[in-house]
Amino acid sequence: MSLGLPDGVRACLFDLDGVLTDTASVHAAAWKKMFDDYLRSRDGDGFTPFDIASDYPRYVDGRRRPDGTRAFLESRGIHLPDGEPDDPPSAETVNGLGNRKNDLVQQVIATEGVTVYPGSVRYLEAVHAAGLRVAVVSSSANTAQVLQVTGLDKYVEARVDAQAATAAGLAGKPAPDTFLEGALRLDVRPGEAAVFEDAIAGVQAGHAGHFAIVVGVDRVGHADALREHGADTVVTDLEQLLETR
Ligand SMILES: O=P(O)(O)OC[C@H]1O[C@@H](O)[C@H](O)[C@@H](O)[C@@H]1O
Repeated sequence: MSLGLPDGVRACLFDLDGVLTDTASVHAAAWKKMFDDYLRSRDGDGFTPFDIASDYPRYVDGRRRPDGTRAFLESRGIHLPDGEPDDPPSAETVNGLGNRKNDLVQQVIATEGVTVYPGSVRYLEAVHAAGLRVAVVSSSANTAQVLQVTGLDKYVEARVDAQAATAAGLAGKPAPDTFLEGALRLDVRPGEAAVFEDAIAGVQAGHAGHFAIVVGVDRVGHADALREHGADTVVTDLEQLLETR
């Protein structure tokens, strides 16, 4: 079966949230609730809410949690100290606010579970059958848990998540470093690897890393923006790649 990828591709580097699992919307909703509660506490009921359509892709989607928290707050002229990664959710720091948001994400995962895109599973099966290697490259610190609760971990040979990136001192997306690390861990050159991403910061990272192809995955109607920021092709579901040739 054709995978819709250039000849010579030996490995696939998948983003997780929004590419393999329907969790980008969970993150977006949690960001909105956390930021809106925080902005209301600062500015009262006249606060300007976090806009999922514009603020989410521009400041937080695809980025590590503290990077996204900081970038959005700065867009509103709010400068908070970073604090420490284990700051309690009550702390008025970048990490404290990020941890408030993570509590909301964890609550949804625990109560509602995680939905996997069926087309992505079919694509993973085809990739596996074709003998290509697979890494997941995600900015989320919840990557291991999401892969495990969904059973997707059986397809994944290498995982570069927020913890791995921090431990290795790698710059987060939109820098290409985490995708390059994924290729390295699978023992392939960037020109032999395909990147799959739904976030603007993610396609920028793929483009900057000079991979064989950057596949943009458009779940929210932003195909043009994905192309403008580095996607070589855009699909609305990975299964479409199986039908391209
Ligand atoms: O808060 P987490 O689970 O570490 O995730 C950080 C980010 O991970 C990315 O994968 C998502 O696109 C973002 O929406 C999310 O905020």
